[in-house]
Amino acid sequence: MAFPKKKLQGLVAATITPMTEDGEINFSVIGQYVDYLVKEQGVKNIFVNGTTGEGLSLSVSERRQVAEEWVTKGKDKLDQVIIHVGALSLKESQELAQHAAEIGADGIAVIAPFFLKPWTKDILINFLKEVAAAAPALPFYYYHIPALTGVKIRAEELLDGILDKIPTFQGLKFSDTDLLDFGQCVDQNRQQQFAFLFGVDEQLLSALVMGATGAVGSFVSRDLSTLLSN
Ligand SMILES: CC(=O)N[C@@H]([C@@H](O)[C@H](O)[C@H](O)CO)[C@@H](O)CC(=O)C(=O)O
Repeated sequence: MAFPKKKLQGLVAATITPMTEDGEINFSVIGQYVDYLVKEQGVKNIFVNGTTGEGLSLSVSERRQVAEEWVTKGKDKLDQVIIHVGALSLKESQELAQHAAEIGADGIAVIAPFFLKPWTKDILINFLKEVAAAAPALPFYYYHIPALTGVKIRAEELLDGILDKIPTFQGLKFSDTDLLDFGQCVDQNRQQQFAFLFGVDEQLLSALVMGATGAVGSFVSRDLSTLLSN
């Protein structure tokens, strides 16, 4: 996929990972899932292996297979497939990023490492930079979700000068209720054309007022999709 490409905007569905009753991934329904999103809900962008998809509870091998299946089944139907490749291990994260590029995904997203946590912006940026560098042709999104990672570095602080460190940076997936931080991210980066994707469904309307360019959510519907495409 060539970079830069079309900006990611509007409604992005955070997909669940379908499982069988015995705890295996149910690959057989992913094709139907794509059709359901596109035809029934009017959604053509997806976010795979994120929180809703329980990516961090899957093995690396499972994450690779899930990503591949969504890209394959979404071909010529979906506009963009973004793969969450965050992991505690930098090497695993890089492997997943590289894999996302190889299978033709449209972008990657990464959360902050959440066990031994980065305690400064520079440490976090250095981690993200190393992952982004493993897929230099893919748009990169930072997935800010402090309630789950415990990494409280404000997104606004992180974005300051980010393109100097991560040239493929394309936007922010902001899953936090701190609307002041979100508003400052939007306000202070107006020149950059970043995607500002809001991730707390309950506060989406407020975030749209503040300049969100789209949303990544577990709740999707045709009405929401229409609202966000206007
Ligand atoms: C923590 C979480 O799962 N957040 C959801 C929301 O859609 C969330 O389910 C919703 O706001 C309900 O609380 C999305 O932001 C999920 C998401 O983007 C993801 O799966 O990565």
